[in-house]
Amino acid sequence: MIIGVPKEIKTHENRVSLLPGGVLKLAKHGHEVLVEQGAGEGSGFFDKQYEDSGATIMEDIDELWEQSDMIMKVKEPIEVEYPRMREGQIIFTYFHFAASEALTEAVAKSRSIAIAYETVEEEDGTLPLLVPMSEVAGRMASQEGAKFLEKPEGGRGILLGGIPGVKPANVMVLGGGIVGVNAAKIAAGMGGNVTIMDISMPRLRYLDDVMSKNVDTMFSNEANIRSMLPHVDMIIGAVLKPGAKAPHLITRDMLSEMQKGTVLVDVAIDQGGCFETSKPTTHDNPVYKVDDVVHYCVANMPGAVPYTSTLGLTNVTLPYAVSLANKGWKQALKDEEELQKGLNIVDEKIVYKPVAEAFDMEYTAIEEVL
Ligand SMILES: NC(=O)C1=CN([C@@H]2O[C@H](COP(=O)(O)OP(=O)(O)OC[C@H]3O[C@@H](n4cnc5c(N)ncnc54)[C@H](O)[C@@H]3O)[C@@H](O)[C@H]2O)C=CC1
Ligand SMILES: CC(=O)C(=O)O
Ligand SMILES: [Mg+2]
Repeated sequence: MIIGVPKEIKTHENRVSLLPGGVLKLAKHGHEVLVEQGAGEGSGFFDKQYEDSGATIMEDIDELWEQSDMIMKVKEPIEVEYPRMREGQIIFTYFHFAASEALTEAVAKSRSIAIAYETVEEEDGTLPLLVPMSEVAGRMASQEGAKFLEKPEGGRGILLGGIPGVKPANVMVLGGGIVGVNAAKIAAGMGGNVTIMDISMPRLRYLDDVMSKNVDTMFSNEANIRSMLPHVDMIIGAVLKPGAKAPHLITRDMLSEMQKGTVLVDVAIDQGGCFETSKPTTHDNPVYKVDDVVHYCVANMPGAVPYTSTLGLTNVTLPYAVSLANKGWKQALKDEEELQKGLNIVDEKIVYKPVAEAFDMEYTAIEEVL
């Protein structure tokens, strides 16, 4: 199989989908890898290393897409990439379809085979290709939030950890999954007073056991969320219903109950966001204010720490890429149930229910296409 690795073109997206070591592995299995010139540079991996591992460096990106049986990316295709997708081509990347009807339509129209990192799912519900990036984004969420709490950045001007004699900031984390727990760890480590909210009691029990003393748990419902708003300094949005549009847990009217300069970090923005007033931002211009409340809504947070993120991501994606390349997509999906959950769109058919539901589109059961 010919595997293509384009350079990411989203704003400040410096990750790359495959390392030189991954090229070596795929080449050993008899596959050919095309890497766009400079694709790994942002993460610290250079053309020469890819070439030495057996890749062909391509200058012409259209040619790379044209020749590749499988495209491996990091972020969802963006508009200039839409016309490059083609019938029968496997595209293995993050898609987050439920956040974009335009992308969903474009991928369907291309008749390509879209296997989404974020919905590959193990039997116990773990999302193995999302976990490492959620770990990065969760840890970053508290770090970024702390920065935007500074007055010159638009925040309230409270130091997250406080000082002796002055109380620390109150941090509310909505969703106690991978993002939530990592955000809470960093915020608590910096001395913040953290409350994690979730709707899963087993998860809250687990968090109560393992988190430090300055982390409380609270059941997530509207009344409990509202009760926190007048005292909270930072809210981190970290909920997920896999593949689906995020629920709006903070509505517009709730902003008026918050203190001026409160910081909202909506990590769930890639699934549409869990605050009603969220809209995607980029690392170039990450924040905006609504009613004096700071919103940070960067949809590719891990892109800002590409060294860590690329290594973390490729650790987990490579084995699946090898399977897809060795067996072809149909056989690989038949053999590996977790990979089967990654299939969202194939040959114009939406086979992942929450995506079809997000846009009222026709849903086709996966058995019909395998
Ligand atoms: N912006 C970015 O750069 C990145 C965003 N993400 C996104 O962050 C989000 C969270 O991801 P993970 O932590 O990996 O998911 P996860 O599945 O590990 O955790 C989600 C948690 O939300 C909880 N939840 C669901 N509904 C809730 C509600 N109404 N109230 C409170 N909790 C609720 C679930 O019980 C679960 O514990 C996803 O949308 C993911 O795509 C992940 C990485 C990077
Ligand atoms: C998960 C995701 O959206 C990211 O890593 O950018
Ligand atoms: Mg994202």
